[in-house]
Formats: sequence, C-alpha cells, structure tokens
Amino acid sequence: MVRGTICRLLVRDVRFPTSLGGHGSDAMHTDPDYSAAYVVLETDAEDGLKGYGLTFTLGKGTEVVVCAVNALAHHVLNKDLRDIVGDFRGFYRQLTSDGQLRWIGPEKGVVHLATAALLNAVWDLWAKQEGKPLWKLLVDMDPRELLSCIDFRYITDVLTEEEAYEILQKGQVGKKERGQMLMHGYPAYTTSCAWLGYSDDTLKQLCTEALKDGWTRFKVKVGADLQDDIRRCRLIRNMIGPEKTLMMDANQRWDVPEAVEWMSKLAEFKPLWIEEPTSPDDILGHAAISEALVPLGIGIATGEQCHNRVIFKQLLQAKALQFLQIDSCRLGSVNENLSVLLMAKKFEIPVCPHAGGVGLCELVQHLIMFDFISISASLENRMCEYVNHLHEHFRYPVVIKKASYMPPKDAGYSTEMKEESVKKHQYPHGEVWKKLLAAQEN
Ligand SMILES: C[C@H](O)[C@@H](O)[C@@H](O)[C@H](O)C(=O)O
Ligand SMILES: [Mg+2]
Repeated sequence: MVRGTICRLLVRDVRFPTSLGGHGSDAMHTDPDYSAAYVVLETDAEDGLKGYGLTFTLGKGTEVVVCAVNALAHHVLNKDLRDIVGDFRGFYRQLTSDGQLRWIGPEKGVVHLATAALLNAVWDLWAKQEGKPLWKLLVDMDPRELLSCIDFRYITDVLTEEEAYEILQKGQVGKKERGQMLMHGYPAYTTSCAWLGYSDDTLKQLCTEALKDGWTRFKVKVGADLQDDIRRCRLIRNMIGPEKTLMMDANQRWDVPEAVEWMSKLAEFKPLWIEEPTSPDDILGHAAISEALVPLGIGIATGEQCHNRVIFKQLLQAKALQFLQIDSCRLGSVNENLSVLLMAKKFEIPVCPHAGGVGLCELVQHLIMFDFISISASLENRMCEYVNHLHEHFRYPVVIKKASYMPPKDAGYSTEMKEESVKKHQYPHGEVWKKLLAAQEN
C-alpha cells in the first residue's frame, strides 16, 4: 500500500568523464561526459524506502537541470504519496503547468528534464512500496488506473481516453503468455562498438567481441565525414555479414536534402534505419526524408530528443518515422511515455527505445517490457538499445543474456545508484573530479 508524506528532496550533479575515452561520441556530441541530475526522495513512513530518479545529461549544464529540479521541488515536498498517485494526471499537470515555470518550457528543455527526474523518483518510490519492479506494477494495474496517470491534453485529436482504454483492454488478452515469453528476455541491439570517436582498430576489436557474445544487431554513428562513414560502414558490414542488422545514427547533423543524398550513398550497406537525420523539431523534414529513403529500404528512427508527446503525435500523423524511440528521461517520465506507447500502437509503428547514456538502459527496459506485455503484443521489428557503459554504478544493473534484456526482479525502477559512485563522481567536489580538474589546471 502507498504511504508517507514526502519530507526530503535531494538533487545531485553526478558526472562520469566518459569523453576521455571517446565513449558516447557522435557527429554532434563529440565529447560527452555521461551525467545525471540525480534525485532522492524521502518520506516520513517507517519503512525507510526512498525514491530515486534521474535525467540524463552530457556534462556541462547538469547544474542548470539541478536548479530546475529545485525550482519544482515545492510541488513535491510535503505531498502525501497517496494523493500524488491517487490523481497522478493532476499531479503531472501541476508540475508541467506551473503558471510561472511553464514559461521556460513548456514541457520541453531543462524544465521538462527536471520534471522527468522528479517523476522518475516518484515512480521508483511507488513501485518499491508495492514491492514490484516498475514494469510489473504497470502490467498489474487496471487499465483505468493506468489511464488516470496520463495527461491527454493536446493529443485527443489522435487518441482519446476511450480509444486508449480499448487498446489496453485488447492488450489484456494473452498477457500472461507474453509475460512468460519475456522470461527469455527482450531483444536488444548494441551501440557500444561504433561511437564516432573510436578508431577503426577499436571498432574491429569491439565488434569481434560483440559477435562472440551473440549480438546480432549493431548501430554505427555516421554524419561527420562521408568517406569515413563509407569506410566504417563497410568495415562493420563485412564483419557482421549480410544477414545481421545494421542501424545508422546521424544525431541531427544534416539538412533535409543532405540527409537524403548522404544516405543514398550509404544505402549499399543496407541499414535498417537512419536515426535523427536532421533537427528533432523538423517533423515535415523527417517526413520528406522518409518519403525519399523508404523506397531504398531505409526507415527513419527518431525520438531521443523529441520534447514531448505533441512532437511524437505529429511525427506519427505526418508518417515521418518508421521506428519510434521513446526516452525514459526526456519525456515527462512514465506518465508521458505511456501516452506515446499508446499512440504508437494506434499507428502501428514499432517502438525501439533509446537507451545507453547513464541509467537509460536501467529505466527504459521497464517501459518496453510493459509495452510488449500490455500494449504492442509484438516483437516484430522491435528491439531496445543497449550500451555497455556505467552499469557498475547502479545498485540494480541491467542483466543481458544472449543479446536480450532479462526482466528486472527487484522492486522499483532500477534508478538507484551506489552511494559510493555518487560521492566519487559528484561534480565538482567528488574525488574523481577534484583530480581531473586539478590536472587540467596544471
Ligand atoms: C551523446 C550520446 O551518446 C548519443 O550519441 C546517444 O545517446 C545516441 O544518439 C544513441 O542513439 O545512443
Ligand atoms: Mg541516437
């Protein structure tokens, strides 16, 4: 049973110096330090359970997200958890519609990332109090209760609450069997072999290891230099062979005509999709690229920087994407992701979540497992991203077997980091940063 009043909120700036190894680098983000604004919620309940939440950042700017979390804190502090989850739609709306703060959003940018971190902590706490992993909490929830967590404002022109109810009702059929199927895991793909900053030797070595570990789906970063891309894509396609799946990711590097031209040159390597070919805000641009590339057998994937459900709605309406990539830390937590999963189902577009970063795999695995069991009922053309960095800092890290995510068993949203890791990596006074910053000064 849900219990307790939220009496303490702590937010910390935690950064990992991943840029030193070129990990996570792409055509636009050449030196990311995978980081998080990390929130801890405490209640006055005797159980001592805490809620942990985060949003993903790339280093600089995490302090701005921390500020935004503090600016939103009054909406959360001294609230009874029963009141929050009893009217989760109302609570979501209260956070996202703060009459003053919404001016620096609304439902996008820093303030929305902060909302995600806070709400992720609330969901973690709720799932912990119920003694269930988050995916199971969602799967066991009655459809009406699930819908009561969603703010349908701005999407009722494509999905009404009644339509969403019908989708969830249909999803009840075969739920148990799909739950059992998941015991073999949810299919994953790896991005870890081919960051843009990796040398060809590193790429080869990591690809060899990944093949040995049973990976069959690979993503490669492209977009900075065409000749480099041709060489790297040839290398990886030759290594994995013609049957395995290859995806490409340009991280918003191109203009619309440039995207079409560039990808026509990479088509020979048979990519399943090109991800973020252009600005994430350019819905019609994505539609134009999609129209040009689908005949070449290349789909469009996007979502990791889609601000909110409205952008996803329009991408779906405009037939601008073939693969939809939800993100657990950019949208307004589970609440907003639920609405996007339901819209994707209505449009029959497969959801292939964005993960990686720090903690994104830990979180989003819950959402995609719920999606399979209760909404999509399909594994066709579906897979969840995996990146093998930084899991050791989490108390309940992801478990990958045979290139699949195994369903989490521990209660909560897998968001909790090890205290030791947080302390060491807190910016700028943690041990790791003190050393690095001192070395930079000398
Ligand atoms: C800066 C980051 O590593 C991104 O490159 C990464 O999230 C990427 O777009 C991905 O799809 O994994
Ligand atoms: Mg990407």
